[in-house]
Amino acid sequence: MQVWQGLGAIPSDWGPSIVSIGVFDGVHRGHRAVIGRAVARSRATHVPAVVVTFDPHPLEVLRPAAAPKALTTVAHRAALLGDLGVDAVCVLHFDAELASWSPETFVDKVLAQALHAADVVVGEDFRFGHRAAGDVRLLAELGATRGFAVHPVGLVEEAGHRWSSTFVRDRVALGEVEAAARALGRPHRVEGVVVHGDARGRELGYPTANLDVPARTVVPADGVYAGWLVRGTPHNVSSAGETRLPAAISIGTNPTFGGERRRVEAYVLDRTDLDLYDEHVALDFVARVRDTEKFAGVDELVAQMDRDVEQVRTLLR
Ligand SMILES: Cc1cc2nc3c(=O)[nH]c(=O)nc-3n(C[C@H](O)[C@H](O)[C@H](O)COP(=O)(O)O)c2cc1C
Ligand SMILES: Nc1ncnc2c1ncn2[C@@H]1O[C@H](COP(=O)(O)OP(=O)(O)O)[C@@H](O)[C@H]1O
Repeated sequence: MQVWQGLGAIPSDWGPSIVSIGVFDGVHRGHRAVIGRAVARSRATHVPAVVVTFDPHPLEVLRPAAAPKALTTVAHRAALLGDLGVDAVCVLHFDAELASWSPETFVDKVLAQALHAADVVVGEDFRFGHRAAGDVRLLAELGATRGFAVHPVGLVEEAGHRWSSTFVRDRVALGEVEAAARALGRPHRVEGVVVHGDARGRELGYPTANLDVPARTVVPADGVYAGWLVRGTPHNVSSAGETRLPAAISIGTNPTFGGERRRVEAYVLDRTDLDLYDEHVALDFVARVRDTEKFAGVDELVAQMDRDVEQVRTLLR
């Protein structure tokens, strides 16, 4: 798969494309339905599937106060799209200029001139162009004179919940990582570089990798979780090359020690030999184990951590 930063990065001899457009933050099951349609069409017609996405999230430019935190980094999004069979991802830098393009300008510059769109696959609620003036109907009208067909995809629901990035963000923020995983079709992931903590973990018998998590990341509620520490990210072509290690994850201020900063840390089960400092790693959240507690002392905390680790082992089996 190819990743293009901006329209200028598209090869000059690029031919026709099946195009899908959206932020696709999370690449959740609703997004997968849209991308799946584009990839199926691509396989049937032998025309490559291209996803056009935006970075930063358009709301960060249009209404910063209302901008959501991100479920996925751009590199992770691209890798997930690659896993779905997309041939190329074009990342458009969303800024005031792009936001000012009328629906016609957007269609001409991006779909017609840059990508030679043959088919455009979007969610039925897709909006585009200045002040979100364009909808699926206008897109189809513009396509009729520019040689592309529009395929709207119905929104996916289950048990009354529409799969949406907002739904997933809310579940993660409440610590409901199992519900988030069902909507995503995989565990929610938090990424960061491993930094030094308080050098206490080894003494407790549980060294933990402390992640420096970028602001604007959707971090699960304080608590203890079962999950995976993933090495070999970022990658932005596919998830191939990742290795997963079983982990007991703690999020919280470590109240037993009167900590103030919120930590995101993970103990890799049965390992003491790892050196993860300065490495970019990911944590995949599989299940919630319990709330964070303030223990009377170190012995009580360690006794509970022993039980946590056994529970994590069972949950990941
Ligand atoms: C599985 C697990 C459960 C934890 N549970 C708690 C807890 O309930 N309360 C708490 O204060 N700290 C908890 N911690 C965090 C420890 O206090 C922390 O890992 C320890 O202080 C080491 O910190 P350091 O990595 O900064 O050296 C937990 C850590 C792990 C790995
Ligand atoms: N099983 C393990 N899980 C996580 N980190 C480990 C493990 N074994 C060794 N390490 C290393 O030890 C470091 C954590 O040691 P620790 O004593 O908790 O100190 P600090 O939290 O101050 O970094 C991790 O960043 C990692 O490099």
